[in-house]
Amino acid sequence: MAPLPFSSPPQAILTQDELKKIAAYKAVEFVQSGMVLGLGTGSKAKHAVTRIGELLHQGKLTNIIGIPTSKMTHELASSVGIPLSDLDSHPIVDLAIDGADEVDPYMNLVKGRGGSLLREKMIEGACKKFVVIVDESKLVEHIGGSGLAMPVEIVPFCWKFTVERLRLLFDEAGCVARLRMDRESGEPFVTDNKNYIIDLYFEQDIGDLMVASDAILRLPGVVEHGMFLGMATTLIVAGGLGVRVKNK
Ligand SMILES: O=C[C@H](O)[C@H](O)[C@H](O)COP(=O)(O)O
Repeated sequence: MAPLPFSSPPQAILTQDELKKIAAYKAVEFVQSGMVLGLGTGSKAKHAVTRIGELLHQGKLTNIIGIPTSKMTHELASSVGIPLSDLDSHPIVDLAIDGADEVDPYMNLVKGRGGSLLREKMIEGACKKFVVIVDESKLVEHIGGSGLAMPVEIVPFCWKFTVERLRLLFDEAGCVARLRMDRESGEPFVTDNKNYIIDLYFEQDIGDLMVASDAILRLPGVVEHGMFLGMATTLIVAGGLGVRVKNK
């Protein structure tokens, strides 16, 4: 009998977390010594922050300054030895690395499902290069069309009034607006900035994103929303077939 042809070794099946780690490590390849870095928040950013800490420890990166986008990232970055600062002292950020909850084909993002969006938007808006890490499940055709939450950060003062104003704004898109609750305490979820989060859910497309963004930001009581439009410069997508990098 003729010998069987060699087959390539079976590909190891990677867990979601391993995929996230691979993508995060890829993002960290953009980091150079001497940079001021925006440090994102969430499961993917966590791997990137930890990796930067490792490279500093090994002397492969030096003279890095990190600007954390949340209290959680501040704690993690301190624990892995990244020297930290803020936008007041370092208003220009060389590079930021962060995850996202949705990404459309134009690299517009939804962020904030983990509760961090205001500090992320301030810091990532101040950076020269913004590298976003996602897995394939986060890729969407239309922002806001996934049926999942579009977070909006609002002041707690008369929050019910603001919720209704937000809902009415997108009435034609079948919007449902809900105050986010903290699962553990059963109380409203409070952001690092002591605000509340309203999650918007749409039945239909919300149309022009810039128009939607301006309309949300014009409402008194709104602090910021989770649409990050035109901000990402590089997208790293982790999937079953490996890691893809897309530049703007
Ligand atoms: O509020 C959370 C942040 O915007 C996160 O960056 C975003 O939710 C993505 O998080 P993850 O990397 O855990 O999917």
